[in-house]
Amino acid sequence: MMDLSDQRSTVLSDFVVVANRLPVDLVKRSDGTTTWRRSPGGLVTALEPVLRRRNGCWVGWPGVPDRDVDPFVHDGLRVRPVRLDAPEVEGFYEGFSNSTLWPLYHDVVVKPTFDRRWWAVYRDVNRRFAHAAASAAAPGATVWVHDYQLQLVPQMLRELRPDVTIGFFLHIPFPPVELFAQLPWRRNIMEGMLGADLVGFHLPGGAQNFVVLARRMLGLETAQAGAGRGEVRHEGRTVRVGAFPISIDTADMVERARSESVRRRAQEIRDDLGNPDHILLGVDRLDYTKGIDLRLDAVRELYDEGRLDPSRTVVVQLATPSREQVEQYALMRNSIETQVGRINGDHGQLGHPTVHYLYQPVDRDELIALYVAADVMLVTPLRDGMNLVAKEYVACHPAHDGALVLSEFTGAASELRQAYLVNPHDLDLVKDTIVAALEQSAEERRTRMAKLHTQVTTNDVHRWAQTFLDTLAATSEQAPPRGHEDAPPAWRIPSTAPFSPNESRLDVTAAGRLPTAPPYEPDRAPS
Ligand SMILES: Nc1nc2c(ncn2[C@@H]2O[C@H](COP(=O)(O)OP(=O)(O)O)[C@@H](O)[C@H]2O)c(=O)[nH]1
Ligand SMILES: O=P(O)(O)OC[C@H]1O[C@H](O[C@H]2O[C@H](CO)[C@@H](O)[C@H](O)[C@H]2O)[C@H](O)[C@@H](O)[C@@H]1O
Repeated sequence: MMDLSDQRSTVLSDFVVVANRLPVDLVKRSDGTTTWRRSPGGLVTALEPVLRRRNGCWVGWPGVPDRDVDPFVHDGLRVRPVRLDAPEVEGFYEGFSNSTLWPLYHDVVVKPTFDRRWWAVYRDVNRRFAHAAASAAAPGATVWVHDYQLQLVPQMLRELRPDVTIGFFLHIPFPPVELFAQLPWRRNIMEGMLGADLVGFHLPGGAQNFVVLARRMLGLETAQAGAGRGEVRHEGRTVRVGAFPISIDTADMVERARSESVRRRAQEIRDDLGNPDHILLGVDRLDYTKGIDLRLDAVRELYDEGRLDPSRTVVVQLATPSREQVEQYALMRNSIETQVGRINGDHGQLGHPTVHYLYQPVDRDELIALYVAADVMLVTPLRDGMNLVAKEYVACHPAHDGALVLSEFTGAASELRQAYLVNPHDLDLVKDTIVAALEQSAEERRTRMAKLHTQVTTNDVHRWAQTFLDTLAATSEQAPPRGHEDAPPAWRIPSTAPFSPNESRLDVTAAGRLPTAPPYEPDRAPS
């Protein structure tokens, strides 16, 4: 157990969030001075309003190597930076996190690299985060650890601070057994996560994969309670497991989307684009999981075939720079920019490109104005833990106009069932669905959008955090999982040995075509 007596000079917090990313990145201006800029990605979007409400402290990396930054308050948020040296950024962030775990957990859409040196750095950096969290937490505090970069932190933190309650939430998909089993350090990762009192996933499928692995691979006693809830007995403790689909600060989004300034800007955007009949919009970090290339293929063919008229329908693709030092990201950027160039070469006119492409972040209100201006939102990832962009677009259309084309392989698809759902690998289906989203009656689109809007309004990020933290609080009282207080002991499943990766293959059904077949749910928990 860590001695807290030397921590008296620093403020200790009852609620600590630990994530690789701080809400802000340290960036260098052209004159050599530095400033703080909002960090990319949905984790920050989601956690920022949560922490703001709870007056906690955020432990994370400031986004640049080799910088010692003292704890500070940024825009009302208490922040504790963790230093990473350049070789650590390479081995921990670009390497193990984003070239091993990220592709492995996203269905191996590119081949993961298994490098023993990266693993050693990952472990060391996780230990540093655990120490930073241990130093920030008040006696008996709640510490909420986030995401795949920090899967060893719960166990390490428990060793340092057995007095704190530890939650862990994974923001990306948790893979099925046969994929996870490829990882040479699979036991260490599982044991790391099992250091938490509650392990959360977006979807029941991820929660169930985790429980199955704990039983089959580690031989632990587990219990499954349906709807993605379960328990694992580990080192004399009960670790709860559950599905908690993340969301957005919907009320804030709706308010901004309704503001006079954003609506004016949305109209200006339309004017700047030449007042087309239709604006199709994509907003993504430039990541190979996001399916930007697939959607560009679809729109190119639609223009080529004359099913879309380039003088009446334009595409805006906002691609936020991401993980630029990782080779696959650089390759993807090149290929996307080649695709954009080709479409514009074939179908654009002087002063009127068909695809308006930005490789730069824009400020929040500009992004919201783009959402408001867009007639159809294209969200076509090959795999995505949740995808907050889809929910943000829906929130920005409180009058129920607009249409959302959404990949079945996003977490969001399991909630946004009235979107125009597509299998992004099925190019003809994507094309037909884009056309359907443009051509279906306004009434049909409005009905869909109204239901989607109710979904994101009811299930916002505050509800997500409250549900997770309430469940976490209940675990420290050693209560049985919520809703299963009376469950008979029969749902406890004893461990089975030996481990075989093939035993729990997901039952994969063919994707259905819109609009007749019910949409496939890749993340439905295996039975
Ligand atoms: N302000 C701003 N936010 C952006 C930009 N591009 C993406 N985002 C935000 O980044 C988040 C992306 O989250 P998500 O769709 O879950 O995907 P992720 O990037 O994999 O986390 C959303 O909240 C977007 O609004 C941008 O250019 N500017
Ligand atoms: O920190 P980066 O390497 O720049 O990447 C940005 C974030 O990307 C991932 O976001 C995920 O979290 C979202 C919110 O739960 C979810 O909607 C999305 O599907 C995920 O991809 C990553 O998980 C974060 O750790 C990164 O900060």
